[in-house]
Amino acid sequence: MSETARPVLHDLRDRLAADPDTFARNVFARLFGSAPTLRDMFPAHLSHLREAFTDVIEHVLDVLPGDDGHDELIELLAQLGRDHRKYGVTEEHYNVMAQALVDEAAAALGPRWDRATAETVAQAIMLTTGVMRGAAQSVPGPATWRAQVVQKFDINRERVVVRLIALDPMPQFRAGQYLETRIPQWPHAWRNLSPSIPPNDAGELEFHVRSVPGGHVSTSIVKETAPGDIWTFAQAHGTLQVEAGRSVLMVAGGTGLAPLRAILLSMALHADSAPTHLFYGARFPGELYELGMLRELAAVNPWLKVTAVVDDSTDPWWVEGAPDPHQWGFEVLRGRVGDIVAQYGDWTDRQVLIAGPADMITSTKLKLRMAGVPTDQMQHDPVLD
Ligand SMILES: NC(=O)C1=CN([C@@H]2O[C@H](COP(=O)(O)OP(=O)(O)OC[C@H]3O[C@@H](n4cnc5c(N)ncnc54)[C@H](O)[C@@H]3O)[C@@H](O)[C@H]2O)C=CC1
Repeated sequence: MSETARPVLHDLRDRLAADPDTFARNVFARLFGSAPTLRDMFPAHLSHLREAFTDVIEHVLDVLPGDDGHDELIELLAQLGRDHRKYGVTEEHYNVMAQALVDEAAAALGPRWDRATAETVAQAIMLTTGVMRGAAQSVPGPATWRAQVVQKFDINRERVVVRLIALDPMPQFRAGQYLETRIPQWPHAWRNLSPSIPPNDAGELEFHVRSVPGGHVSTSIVKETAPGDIWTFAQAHGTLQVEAGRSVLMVAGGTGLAPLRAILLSMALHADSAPTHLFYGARFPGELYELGMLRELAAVNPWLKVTAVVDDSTDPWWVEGAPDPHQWGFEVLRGRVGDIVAQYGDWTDRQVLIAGPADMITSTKLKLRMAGVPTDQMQHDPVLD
């Protein structure tokens, strides 16, 4: 961009940053004003979206006229373009959005808006939407694919297992990745769910879901999902994976076990998997619902060792009746899973994979770092909640 672009775009960035919500509200009002049918593509509540939207625009206005960070910006926009395929965004939608942005930028810049300013802003916006559009067009195959629920059963009152069979060809993804998922009860909401089994030719999928307090989608899955429901999937994300030939430490919290379980099942397909120690944490003994399955896996895969960890050693009344975890023959320790794992041994040469609640990931990382494990040896999915 030309030297004169920087002050214009940075001025716009500062005006936007002063009141991002109004900027976003106005852009969306312009967008829905010129193409009312677009409103149906968006969720009922737009506050999160407005926030994410202004974050991106601010970032573009910050980086684009500068000297650094262009490659990362292009990659970010390309990823956004690929992400937007699942909403059914078309060429025309990009044009309408670009016009709404230009018009709102004109309003925000007020008396500063002249021909040169308009050209600079339009160029920045065209570049942004152009990268998104180009990336979306370059992805082969359809934007979404479907699978049908064939079985659902309760693990306990707030956790379920859901099994599905793909109705469309399943795109390639790796064990340990998570999938953008939409359920029929919430047609505008996409959530990331980690399959608990590796992708396979039969198109089988399995998810372990806990109804998160205040989580509409997870609560609907636990309470309302039924065989016959059709779920829609879009892209696979996530970088959790095991590098062959190096010992592994896995730390799972609750249903965070799912992606690690999928990786363990795919490791079990190879005869020479590296020594792997899984720490499986739950709040109560009765919530260690996967120990039976892990017992079977460890019995035929001598490279796998499992340690169970519970916050409390006795079950509260609402968990009572669950099987005693000691029957599976694994050690069951008491404490926070991150604390226990860090005190347990020397993990400095291990590749470490962590999955579970956001706070558990953060605290486990911290404890392991304090125990000498380099951060770049630890993997986890983005900590979002
Ligand atoms: N790819 C991933 O990382 C995945 C993450 N999840 C997430 O895992 C979570 C599972 O929830 P639940 O089964 O209810 O787990 P939970 O609340 O029952 O906790 C399980 C374990 O995490 C530890 N933990 C919980 N909160 C902690 C904190 N603040 N600090 C330190 N340790 C803590 C507990 O001590 C226990 O060992 C959900 O938030 C879900 O979104 C689920 C699937 C995949």
